[in-house]
Amino acid sequence: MGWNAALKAHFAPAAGPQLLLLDLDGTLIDSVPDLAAAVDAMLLGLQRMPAGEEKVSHWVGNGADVLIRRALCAGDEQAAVALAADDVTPARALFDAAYLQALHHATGAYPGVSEWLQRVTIPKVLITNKPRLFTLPLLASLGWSDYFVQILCGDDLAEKKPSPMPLLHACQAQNVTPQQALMIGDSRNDIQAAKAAGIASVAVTYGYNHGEDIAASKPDWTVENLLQLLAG
Ligand SMILES: O=C(O)COP(=O)(O)O
Ligand SMILES: [Mg+2]
Repeated sequence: MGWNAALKAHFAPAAGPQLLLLDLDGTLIDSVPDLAAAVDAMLLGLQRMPAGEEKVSHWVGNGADVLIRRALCAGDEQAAVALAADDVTPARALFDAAYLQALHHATGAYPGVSEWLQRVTIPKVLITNKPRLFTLPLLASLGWSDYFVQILCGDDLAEKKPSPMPLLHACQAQNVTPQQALMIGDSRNDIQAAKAAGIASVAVTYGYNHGEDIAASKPDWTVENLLQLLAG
C-alpha cells in the first residue's frame, strides 16, 4: 500500500503519515438515516413534528447532546445553546432508547471505506463526537472494532472536536508528533480541530457539514472517496 503523490510529498522523507485520526459519522459511515429515525422517534414521543433526514444531517457533528438541543429548537442555534439541561434530559432518554435499538439498521459504510480500512495498515485512532454508549456497539456491529488502536468518543475527554484536545491526546498516547499525523473528517469540527493541533487534514466531500461546503474550512486536501488517498 502506498500513499498518493500529494501525501507522499507532504510527509517526505517519511513514506506517509505515521498515525491516522479518523472521524466516524459522515466520514466512514452514513449514519444519518438511523440518527434521524431516533430524533424523529424522540420528537414524536414529545408530541412534536418529526424533523426528517435532511434537517438532521445539518445538526449532526457536535455529539448527541447538541443534536438533541438543535432538534428541540428546530435548528435555532442560540435557543439550542440556551436550553436548560432539565429540558434536554427527558428528550435524551427518548433519543438514547430509540437510537440504541437501531444503531445499525440503515447505517452503512461509504463507498471505498471498507476496502480502505483493510488496505491501510498504519495505526488508526477513531476520534468521534458520538458518545461511547453508541460508538462501541456500532463498531462491533460493523465488524470494525479491531481496526483501531484507540477509540476516543465525544464524552471521553473534557473537550470534544472542534477542540484539538482529542487529537493531541491521541498523538501523545500513540507516541507521534502532530506533524506525523493525519486527520480525516467530514465537518468543520474535524478541520478546525486539526488546524488547532497543527495536524494536516483531509476532508471528505460526501459527509455532513451543517449544510456548508467543507472547502470553506480550508482542509489541506479534499477527496470524494478515501481510496483517492492511496497510490494507483
Ligand atoms: O456525533 C456526532 O454528532 C458526530 O460524530 P462524528 O464526530 O463521528 O462526526
Ligand atoms: Mg463527522
